[in-house]
Amino acid sequence: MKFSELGLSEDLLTAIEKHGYVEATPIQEQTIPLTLAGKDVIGQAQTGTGKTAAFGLPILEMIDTNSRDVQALIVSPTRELAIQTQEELFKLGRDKHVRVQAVFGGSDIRRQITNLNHGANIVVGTPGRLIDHINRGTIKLGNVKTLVLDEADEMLNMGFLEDIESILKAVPDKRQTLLFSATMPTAIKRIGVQFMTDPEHIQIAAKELTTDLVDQYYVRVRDNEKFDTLTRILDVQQPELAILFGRTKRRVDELTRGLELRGFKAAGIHGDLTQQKRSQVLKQFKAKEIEILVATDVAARGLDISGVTYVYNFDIPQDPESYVHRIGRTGRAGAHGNSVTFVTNAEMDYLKDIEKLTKKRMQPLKPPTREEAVAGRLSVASASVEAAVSAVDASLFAEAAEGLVEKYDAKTLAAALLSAVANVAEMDESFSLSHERPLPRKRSGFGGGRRDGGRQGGGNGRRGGYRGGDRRSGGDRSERGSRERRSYDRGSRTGSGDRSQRGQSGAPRRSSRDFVIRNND
Ligand SMILES: Nc1ncnc2c1ncn2[C@@H]1O[C@H](COP(=O)(O)OP(=O)(O)OP(=O)(O)O)[C@@H](O)[C@H]1O
Repeated sequence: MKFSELGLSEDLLTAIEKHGYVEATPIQEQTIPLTLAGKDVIGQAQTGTGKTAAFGLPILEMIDTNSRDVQALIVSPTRELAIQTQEELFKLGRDKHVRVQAVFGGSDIRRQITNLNHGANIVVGTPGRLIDHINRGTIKLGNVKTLVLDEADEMLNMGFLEDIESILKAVPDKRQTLLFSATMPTAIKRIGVQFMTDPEHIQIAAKELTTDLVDQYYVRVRDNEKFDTLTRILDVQQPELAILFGRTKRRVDELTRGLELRGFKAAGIHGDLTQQKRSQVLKQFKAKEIEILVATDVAARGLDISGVTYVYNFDIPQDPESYVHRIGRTGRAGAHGNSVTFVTNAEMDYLKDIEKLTKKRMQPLKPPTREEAVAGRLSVASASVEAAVSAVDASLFAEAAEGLVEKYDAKTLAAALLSAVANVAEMDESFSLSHERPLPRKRSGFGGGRRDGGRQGGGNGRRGGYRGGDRRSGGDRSERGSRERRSYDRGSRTGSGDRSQRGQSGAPRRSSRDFVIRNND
């Protein structure tokens, strides 16, 4: 459906056109008219299908830019997502001159106060910093007409619920409330509707919870072999841009170090880093200056980074919902992606839980041999040598090159060059990870054999207890996952690589009809 059929004004349609959006996605098609009609809406659709614009566009449409009041408040679980949402809404609202302000922890609150004093029509914030502003009286929410909980099931989780209730006290009871997420466990939805008035629940029909644009693999390995298996898989699959999830901040730091030791361009992001460092790492990753972003669940939800082709769950998440969001960092806006989840025997039941939720079987992936990894590394080395040949200014090296050619034959020279570029020796750099406490065993214990996808626990499968997130006083809880997260695997097939351009096995990937983007050069 065209955006022009959704009741949006010319200003917005112009901005949408500039943004390169041609067709509305199903979630946008079905929720925008309801939101414009003032309805409370629960919007649920697969990751990467445009939920931000689904709630953002009608909000922008309803903003009265003659007023300096905050008329809409969007609550995000992480700083990066708050920033990303603010940027998207700023761009979409540019032609209407809507003022959108992000408030989040780890950044200068005085600058945020100054911007708020200039008048913000929409505020996007993380709970901690929003509460800070509310307590200081530096944000006035008395005229908020629309409240959005983005990644709503996360925002209503035990870790955030208390903050959300504080924020709700600062906004009018008479308001429109929107909840959006790719996952919406029943118990969480039950909490959400308490804050809503006759909400419409729009769930975009999909046979699986995860996007079908991601080929999902798992690799079974012993805990002490995980890192070696990971680096061999990376050498074989040669991801252009990959996100690697670890269970704790320490694990993220160690994985980053180990990957660098073995010649990969990696950088880590988690809640103990300064906001400046987090922004810098994300910027490097988006600019492809690093190829592997190593992250805790702080990067699991919402982040929209184009070109991510692989997501690796080095440690499988304790909650199946987190798995849906993590792998949803790839396979976005109609692009294809791959995910690989590491599983040890003791944690196979967690994999079953995930498959039960997603209604999709992961494909087994065989851990590559060292020879396969070397071959993968050499193919990358050959490609970079060929790229260098076509880019080199030979005159600069003529004399030295002649000297070498006189001494050695071409084959020896090429072999030496490949050896230097591939640096095969660093593949075996010894490195060991600290032991992390394993996930608690499930009731059924490891059953081995066929996976029947038995999901543990009640309807929504949520385990009790706070699921993590380091709460800082006055700051924002910008990270879940400071608690244990776990992982496991096995295999019969090696996933194909990016750089090697080997085709994905099976039928060519259908490009999603949901996304028709015209290149606005
Ligand atoms: N109608 C559209 N046409 C083309 N691209 C779109 C459209 N709507 C959104 N996109 C693009 O699709 C990508 C995913 O959008 P967005 O991040 O809002 O997805 P999401 O559903 O919120 O994902 P997640 O569940 O991971 O938060 C973004 O790059 C966005 O610019």
